[in-house]
Amino acid sequence: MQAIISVKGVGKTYAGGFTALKSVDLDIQRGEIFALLGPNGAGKTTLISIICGIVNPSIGRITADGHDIQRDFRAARSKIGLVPQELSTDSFESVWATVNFSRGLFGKAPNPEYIEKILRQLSLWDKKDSKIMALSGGMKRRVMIAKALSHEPSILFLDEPTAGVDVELRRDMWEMVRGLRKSGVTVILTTHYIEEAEEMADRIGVINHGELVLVEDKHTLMRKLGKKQLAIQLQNPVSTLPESLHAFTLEVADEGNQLIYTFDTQREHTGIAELLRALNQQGIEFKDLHSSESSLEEIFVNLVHQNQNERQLVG
Ligand SMILES: Nc1ncnc2c1ncn2[C@@H]1O[C@H](COP(=O)(O)OP(=O)(O)OP(=O)(O)O)[C@@H](O)[C@H]1O
Repeated sequence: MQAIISVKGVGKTYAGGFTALKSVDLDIQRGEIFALLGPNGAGKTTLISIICGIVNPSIGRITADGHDIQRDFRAARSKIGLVPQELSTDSFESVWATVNFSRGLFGKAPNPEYIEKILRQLSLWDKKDSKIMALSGGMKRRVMIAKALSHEPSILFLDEPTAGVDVELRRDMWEMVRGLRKSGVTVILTTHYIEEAEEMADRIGVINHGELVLVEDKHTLMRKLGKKQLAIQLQNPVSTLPESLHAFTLEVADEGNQLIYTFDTQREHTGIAELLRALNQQGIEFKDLHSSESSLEEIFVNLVHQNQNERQLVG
């Protein structure tokens, strides 16, 4: 299947000489939700801004829905809706006027039925005549999304869509983004909330120091890089581990009342049976077992640290 967005060898060095992106290659598939994760200053907004034609790349080539974003800017841009990080909607205009105006900017003929549909989808219909400055922050954010969708784009970029939004609204947003995907829109979002990526994304890209360090299907990523842990609650505390247990990746926790066994989720053989047998042989009794899987957050932090360490070794 042809990618809806194709990024090839894209780099950006800003006027002051700072390189924010180094040769990024990325394909976004039609109809997916793609989450771009990375620490502050990693280059997420730079990459999005380049794809949306707001920032010029220093090198590389991008197509959006088949159009080169530099040579064929208008056609490419008309396929894209962008919800920027900062809200810039403190206007005296009504919701209805603002969203229709945005559509007009793309040279599209008025289509009140379509605008009504998106306002309803975003639970903004009963606010259509309200002045934007009188709306709550969450509603303003929805207006930004309505504006971005006003010209019927096939690709929607959401830069930090739920920053500073309360939990309930965040869940509403997620629901709404899923609805958009169902209607055929491809969604690319950046986020600092790993939970958001874990909840929403089909695929995840991790960007760090201007490099795309990983792109992976979310479930594959969690399976590949995730670790499982087994917490063993002991009957009686231990101070040190006997020699025969040194072969296991065990940690003593909770002042000797707990052993934590970490194992690889990819390995078919977990080693749990051997460990329990070895504990038995040593006369170490346990009263409870509890297993847990590492979250995307742990995987992400590990990845970013690993990348940092590698950089230090090279540098
Ligand atoms: N116009 C500019 N001129 C010079 N440097 C810039 C410019 N815009 C961004 N940068 C730098 O490029 C780097 C990447 O910034 P960018 O905004 O893309 O990061 P980000 O991953 O979106 O960060 P955040 O999560 O904080 O939004 C940062 O170090 C930033 O200071």
